Amino acid sequence: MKGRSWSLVFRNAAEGIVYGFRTQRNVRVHSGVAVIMCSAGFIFGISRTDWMFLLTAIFLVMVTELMNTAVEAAVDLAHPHIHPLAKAAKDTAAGAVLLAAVFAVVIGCMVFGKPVLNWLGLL
Ligand SMILES: Nc1ncnc2c1ncn2[C@@H]1O[C@H](COP(=O)(O)OP(=O)(O)OP(=O)(O)O)[C@@H](O)[C@H]1O
Repeated sequence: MKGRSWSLVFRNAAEGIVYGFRTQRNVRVHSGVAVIMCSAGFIFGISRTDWMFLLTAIFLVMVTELMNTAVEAAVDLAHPHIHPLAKAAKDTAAGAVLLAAVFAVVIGCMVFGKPVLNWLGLL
């Protein structure tokens, strides 16, 4: 639709985020993990560079989760029956989420590994 106002553009985008949060358990789980990671970042006083990597990882996971939700909805609408291409689309979107999650775990270990070991008195 052409000529939408900026406020409507933002409202539609916000509705998309709320839809993902409301309907997808993984979006809620990843949001919870993101809150915990950010809290840990404040508690351990991580560096500016570490924040950049941490926030990149968090946003990458959330963005791929929402894209995955969009692909699932579009595929179910376009072809609700079993089809190899429907499977390929959903599996590929899920693969993108998996890659982002692996990246986030690696970043989490690199950012918090040392501070946590220090806190546990193991360093
Ligand atoms: N129309 C279809 N044709 C073939 N395979 C499908 C189809 N729909 C789903 N699948 C297979 O089932 C898997 C799960 O699809 P589903 O739509 O249930 O996603 P989901 O389990 O809700 O995913 P998420 O947990 O991310 O919400 C897909 O990754 C795909 O392998």
